[in-house]
Amino acid sequence: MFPYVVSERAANNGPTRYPENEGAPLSKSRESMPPAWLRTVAPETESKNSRYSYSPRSNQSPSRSPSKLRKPTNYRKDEKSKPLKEIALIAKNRDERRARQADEKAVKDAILSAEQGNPYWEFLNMINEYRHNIEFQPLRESDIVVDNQITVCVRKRPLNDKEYGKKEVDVITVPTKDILIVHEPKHKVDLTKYLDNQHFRFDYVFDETCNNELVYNFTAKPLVKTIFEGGMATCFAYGQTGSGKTHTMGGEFKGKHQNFNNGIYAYVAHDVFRYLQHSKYKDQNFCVSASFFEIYGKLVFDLLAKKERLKVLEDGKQVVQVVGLTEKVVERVEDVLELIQRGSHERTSGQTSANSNSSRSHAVFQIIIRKFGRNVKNVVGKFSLIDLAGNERGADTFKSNRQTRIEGGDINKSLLALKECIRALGKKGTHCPFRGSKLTQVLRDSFIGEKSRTCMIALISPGVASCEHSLNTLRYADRVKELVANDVDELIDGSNAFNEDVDVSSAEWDVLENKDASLEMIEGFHSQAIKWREVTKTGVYDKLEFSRHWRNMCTELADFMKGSVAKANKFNLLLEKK
Ligand SMILES: Nc1ncnc2c1ncn2[C@@H]1O[C@H](COP(=O)(O)OP(=O)(O)OP(=O)(O)O)[C@@H](O)[C@H]1O
Repeated sequence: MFPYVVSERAANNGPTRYPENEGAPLSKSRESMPPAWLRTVAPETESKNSRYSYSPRSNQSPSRSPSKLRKPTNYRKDEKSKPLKEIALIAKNRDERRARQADEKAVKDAILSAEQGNPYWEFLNMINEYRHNIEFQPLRESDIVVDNQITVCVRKRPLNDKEYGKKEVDVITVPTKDILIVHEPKHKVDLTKYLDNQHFRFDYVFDETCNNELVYNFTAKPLVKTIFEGGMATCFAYGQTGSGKTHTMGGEFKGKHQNFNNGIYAYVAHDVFRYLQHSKYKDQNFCVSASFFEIYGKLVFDLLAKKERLKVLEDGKQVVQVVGLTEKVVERVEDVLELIQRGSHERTSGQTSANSNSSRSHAVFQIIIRKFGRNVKNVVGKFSLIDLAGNERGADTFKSNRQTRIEGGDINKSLLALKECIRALGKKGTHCPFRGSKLTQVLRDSFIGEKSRTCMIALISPGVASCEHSLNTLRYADRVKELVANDVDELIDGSNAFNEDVDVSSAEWDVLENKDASLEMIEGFHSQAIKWREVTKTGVYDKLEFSRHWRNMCTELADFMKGSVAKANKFNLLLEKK
C-alpha cells in the first residue's frame, strides 16, 4: 500500500513551479527569516527602532521594487517603520511560500520515485487524500444480519500480485459496511486530471480484508433455514472474470489449489447438516441430496456425470425439469465436499487460462431437501448456489470471432433475464420472465413463491484497469435492488455540508433529542425484558408468543439504535471537521 501521508496541498496542485527571479525554494529551517539582502542593517536605521532595513550602499541591492525600499526621510517615528514592516511581512510571506512549495515538491518527488513509471500516480495521490478524510467504519462480525427476501451485496477482492506488478492503483474505497465508492480517473477538456467519485449503497459491502466465512455469515447463511421451511433459497456470485466468484463460492485458492472447505458451497452444507440435527427436523424423515451442473449458452451439462449433455423440459404446469440430472444422496458434509471437488474439476478440466470455459458458463450447485412420503420423495426446499459466467463476456459482443459473439450474446441475455426475475420476486405479483434464458428457466422455482429468498454477491476487482467493468457490475447489482445512496456525503469529511454552522447546531439538536428518546427506548426494552425473564424462568410458557415478542423487541431496538448511530456519527464528523 502507499506508504506516505499525502498533504492536502500536494494532492491538489500540479507540478511545482517557482516564479521567475525567485530561484529554488529555501529550506524549511529558514522559514520566517528574511532574505540575506534584507538582513543587512544600516546603522542609522537600526538606531531608529527598525529591525531590518535597506542600505543603499550595500552591494546586495535587490533587483526588484527599489522605490519601495528607499530609505524613508520625512516620516514620524512610527510612520517610518510602517513600510519597513510591510517589507518584512512580504519577505516573510515569500519565505513561507517557498518553504511550502519545497514541502510539496518533496512529497511529490517521494511519490514519483516510489511510483516510478506509474501513469496513475496523480490519481493515486488524489485517492489517498480522499481516503485521508474518511472515518472508516467497516463491517464487523458483530453487526446485525438483516432478514431480507432479496439481499444484494458487494465484495471487493484485494489487488493480486499481477496487479501489484503492473503498479495498478486501487480505485475502490469501502468507508462503511454498506457503502462503496469508485474513484474513476477522468480528464477535463484542458487535460486536468480529476476523480469522479461514484457512490453506491448495498445491503452489505465487504472490503478486501473480509474472508469467505464472514461473507457467508451475512449472505447465504440466513437463507439456510428457508429450505427447511418449504422455501427456495438462491445465492448468485456475479462479476467479471477474475473478480473472485469461484474463490467465494467454491473456496479460497492457494496458487492453483482450491480449498473446498471454505467456500460458500461447503458452509451451506455444514449448516444444512447442523439443522438436520435440530430437534425440530430430526424426526422429519428428511433426505439431503446434491447436484452440480453447468449451463453453457443454451446447453446444460452434468458435472457429476462426465459433462453429459442434458435436456431441459417444461410440462403443462410450467414445472421445469432437467432430465437425467444426477442427484446424489449425501449423508455427511464430507460427501458434499467430495461432490463439489469432483464437479469443480470436471468444470475446469482441459481448459487453459487463455481459453477458460469456466468463465463463460454458469455453474449451478444445488442442495435439495426431500421428505420421504409413501414411495415418493417430495421436495421440501432447494438451495441453489450459482457461480455465474464472467459478466464482461456479455459486454464483449463486438469481438470479431463469431463464436465469442454468440457466447457473449447468450451470457448477456441470461444475466438480463436473471436481473428481471429477481426484481419480479421483489415486486410481488409482477410477471417473472423466466423463459428469457436457460439459466432462469432452470431456476424458475427460485423466483416464485412467498418463501423464496435470494442473495446476490457482486464481486469486483479493485484495480484501475477494471474500473469500467466494476462500474458495470455495480450498476447491475444496483438495479437488482435500488438502495439509494444519498446520505453518503454525511460520512465523508470535506463535503460542503460541513461548512455551515447551522448544520452543526441542527445535528446537535438531533443528537440531544435522540439521546432522551434512546433512554426511553432502552428503559422500555429493559422493563419488557425483565417481565419476559420472569415468564420464561418457569420453563412453562408460550414459546411461540415469546419468540415473536422477543424478535420484535430486539428488531425495534436495533432499528432505533441504528438511527441513533447515524445521528451521533453525523454530529461527531461535523465537530471534528470544525
Ligand atoms: N477475496 C479474495 N482474496 C484473495 N484472493 C482472491 C479473492 N478473490 C479472488 N481472489 C483470487 O483472484 C483470482 C481469481 O479469482 P476467481 O477464479 O475466483 O475469479 P472468478 O471471478 O471466478 O473468475 P472466472 O470468471 O474466470 O471463473 C484467484 O487466484 C483467487 O484466489
